[in-house]
Amino acid sequence: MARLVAKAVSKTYGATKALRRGDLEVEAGEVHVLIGSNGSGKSTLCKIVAGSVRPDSGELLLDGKPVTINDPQEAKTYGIGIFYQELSLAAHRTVAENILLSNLPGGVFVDRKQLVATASRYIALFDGVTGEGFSAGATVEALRPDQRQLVEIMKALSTEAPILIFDEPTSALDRAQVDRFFDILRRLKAEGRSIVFISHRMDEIFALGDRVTVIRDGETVATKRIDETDAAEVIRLMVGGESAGMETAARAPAANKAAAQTVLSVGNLSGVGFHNVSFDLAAGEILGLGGLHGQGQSAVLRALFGASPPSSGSVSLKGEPLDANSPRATIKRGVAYVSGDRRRDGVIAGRPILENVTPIHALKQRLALAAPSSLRDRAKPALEALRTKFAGFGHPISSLSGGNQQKIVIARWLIDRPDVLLLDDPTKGIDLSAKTDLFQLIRKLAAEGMAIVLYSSEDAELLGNADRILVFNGGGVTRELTGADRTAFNLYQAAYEAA
Ligand SMILES: Nc1ncnc2c1ncn2[C@@H]1O[C@H](COP(=O)(O)OP(=O)(O)OP(=O)(O)O)[C@@H](O)[C@H]1O
Repeated sequence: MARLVAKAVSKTYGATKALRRGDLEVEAGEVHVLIGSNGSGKSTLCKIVAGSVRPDSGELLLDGKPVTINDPQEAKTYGIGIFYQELSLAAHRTVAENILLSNLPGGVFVDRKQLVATASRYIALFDGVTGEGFSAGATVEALRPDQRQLVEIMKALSTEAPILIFDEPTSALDRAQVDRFFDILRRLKAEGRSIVFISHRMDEIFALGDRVTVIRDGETVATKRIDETDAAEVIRLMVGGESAGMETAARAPAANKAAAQTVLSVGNLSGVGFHNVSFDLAAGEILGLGGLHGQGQSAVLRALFGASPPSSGSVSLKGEPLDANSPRATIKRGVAYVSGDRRRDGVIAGRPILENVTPIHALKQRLALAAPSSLRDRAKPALEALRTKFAGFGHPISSLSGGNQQKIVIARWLIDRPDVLLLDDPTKGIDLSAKTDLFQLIRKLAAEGMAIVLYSSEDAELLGNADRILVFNGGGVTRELTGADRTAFNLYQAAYEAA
């Protein structure tokens, strides 16, 4: 009998069906891999099992008995521990406190000696690979990203749960750290524990897994024994039948690309979260950045925009070095940046639409004071090109739908036309019709000669709009897909390859 069974679990958030039908069966003493493209529902399935998300429907069984798991604490009492993709550490606390924090009885006196002694058992598992400055007493905020990820792993291990779920636990780790972690997981498996594992590397999946469950579009499509399948079959299951449609939708490469002028030239660029990224971008070209979420794509775009300067490498814009040290400087040179994270990078909440659409124009034109009527006239064509729906320039931007807010954010960059448009997952959380309007405009801007870099976590958007796609994994580029190679199969295959 399977130790853990999830049967037809589903979860909807507003208009998004995060999980339509998640099925999963995990045995004692196995490593069970979950795989699926961006947004397919892997994390939601894990969160349902770990009690941090309540399913809308479906059933969970532990050793054959139906259970309801209301919260993470209850999951723990059922013997389920989880490592979350988004780290959940307390930055000001020590490594030891973070490892054991969630296991401590709330609010009672903590025996510090005992705490350190217990935490040290988990730290010792990674002896020799934790790196400089790592100790039970170090505060988490002083640690590097890989070291923080190790703390999160130790925290999950310290639950001693019979069922352990790891949602992308190795993204920041180096080879030696991954090897050690895998040795630990193999030992746990030999003890009869059940491990559920989401990874972004096909070689890791085949090195460690016993079985693999493939999720596509919120639905479990197959479970296979690792020794009875191969990477190509797993990728075909991820892609499903719709790949042909995506391929025919692929955009014809930009006309006269060979003759077009190189606008942006990036050489061996490295920084926090990405390394050795190189490409040339011509006028009129749409360059796609692809791969699984968070593999360095956004970090590269933010570096090019000057929001987090790179540590090494070169960037030149129209043949002149672009010293990308501040967004103000790059904006003046003709670079624009639009993020899908509107709350962080986009809207000025609570302020009127006019103020939201004109700040870049004001910066570029050095306008301290300008008549609102002239600003409105400047903004109108860009807003119209995007079919933006709004009642008046004086209304607060927060009165608009997400799609129309994003159109305002994009329009602000188009009043004074940039040479390079950096799009950082620009359609996150916006409706289909706004997406359609946006991509129509992007194609038109490219046809008029703008050079565009597009990161999208929706693979179909890349396959349908990019002339070329650089596929990222672990901060590096695994492959460049051009022409007829821009298929869903190749994109997924490259997304799971080591850079
Ligand atoms: N709390 C939430 N609110 C709204 N939408 C959500 C929420 N959590 C997930 N989603 C959406 O549900 C879908 C499935 O998300 P989920 O994180 O489970 O996918 P995933 O396969 O784990 O992909 P990834 O690892 O790339 O996040 C996505 O479209 C995601 O944007």
